[in-house]
Amino acid sequence: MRYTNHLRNSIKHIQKIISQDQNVVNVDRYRVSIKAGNGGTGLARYNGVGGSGGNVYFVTRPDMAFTAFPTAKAFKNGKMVAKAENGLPSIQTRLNGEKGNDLVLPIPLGVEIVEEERNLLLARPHRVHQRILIARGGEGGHSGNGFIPQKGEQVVVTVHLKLRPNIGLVGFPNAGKSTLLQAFLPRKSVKIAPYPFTTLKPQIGFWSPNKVTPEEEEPFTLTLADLPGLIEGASQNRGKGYQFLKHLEYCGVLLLVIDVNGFQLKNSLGEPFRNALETIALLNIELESYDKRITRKPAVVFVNKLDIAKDIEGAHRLRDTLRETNWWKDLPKDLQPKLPLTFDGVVLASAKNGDIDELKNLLTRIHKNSLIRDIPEDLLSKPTKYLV
Ligand SMILES: Nc1nc2c(ncn2[C@@H]2O[C@H](COP(=O)(O)OP(=O)(O)OP(=O)(O)O)[C@@H](O)[C@H]2O)c(=O)[nH]1
Ligand SMILES: [Mg+2]
Repeated sequence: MRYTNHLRNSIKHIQKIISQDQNVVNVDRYRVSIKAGNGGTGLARYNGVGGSGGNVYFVTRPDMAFTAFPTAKAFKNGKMVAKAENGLPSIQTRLNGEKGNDLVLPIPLGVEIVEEERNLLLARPHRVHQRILIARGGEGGHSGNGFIPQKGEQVVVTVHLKLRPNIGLVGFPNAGKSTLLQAFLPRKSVKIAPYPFTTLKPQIGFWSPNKVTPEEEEPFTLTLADLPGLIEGASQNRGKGYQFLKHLEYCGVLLLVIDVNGFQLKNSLGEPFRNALETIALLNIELESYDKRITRKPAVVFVNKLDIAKDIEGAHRLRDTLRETNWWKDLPKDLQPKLPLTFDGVVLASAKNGDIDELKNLLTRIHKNSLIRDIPEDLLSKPTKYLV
């Protein structure tokens, strides 16, 4: 069995990130206002050159937790504002004005730095002690610019943490995602409640399958990420779940958790009732509108709450339908995904009853077949969209 370095590192990485918070990821982005130093004025009469302003850099630090980012000395009074020094002006006694000091902000490995205004990925540093120029200091005044100094660059960036779970749970609110996570982790306590939007922050669990025989291969651990529920129209900014989809960008397998009886946000006329198949199609649509590459990941459907299914035969028919590649074909046009997921498995069960052996076996099999694979090269290229 392949137990890749990437998998090993990704587990370590996630364990490190959440070590202070057990398994809830409370913060997954920081917004920082950055200003490089202005150049100093030149001195025309003596052809004096003003000092250039300091640059602002990010430098990756090994073993740094994401939550340590705002504790950098540069952030005075807890404000997320970072400024490099201005260059000094040229004066008669010192014609070459002194350069302003650079500012270096430590960041953890693997974060993504996005420029807010243009929604542009500036860097995704993976090497230790990597130095990234974020804002360039202004040139000092000199004869070439009429002795008028330049201003330092200013930029607002968001530093994003993106989880790299092996398995990412995605579903409508109240479908039983957290109940499923709990079923994998009987010794932990996961918050579960009979109303939508119970989970507000991503949470991670680590699960290791039991060995069947002692001589079985190397043991492995899979990380599962439970994310806040998505609702219809999430990509048009409805609900909060959409902003957490970034955590699926690097996940290995999508695990769609569906209520077998369907979903309705409220018992109001405005909110349509959606049956189980429709909820799957709607999740597919939200995923593809976030980032179409996500739809190429291996996916599994967990049709939950079988213990209270109103139509058991219908649930079995749903499973058969989902096993076909064109499972979406009988849906109304507006519910048909443009980039339909294909499912590596469909499981009908009840998370509440801890009835998840079939799912565990399926995920183990997918893992052993190395479908939970390294991040494909093209996913390392620029993502199509950021949510800042
Ligand atoms: N009968 C039954 N109830 C279930 C099952 N799984 C979950 N539930 C119930 O469904 C409700 C919602 O479960 P959660 O696990 O909180 O759902 P969630 O998908 O995490 O919801 P959000 O965090 O709001 O997105 C709770 O009352 C659970 O007890 C199941 O298999 N059978
Ligand atoms: Mg939940």
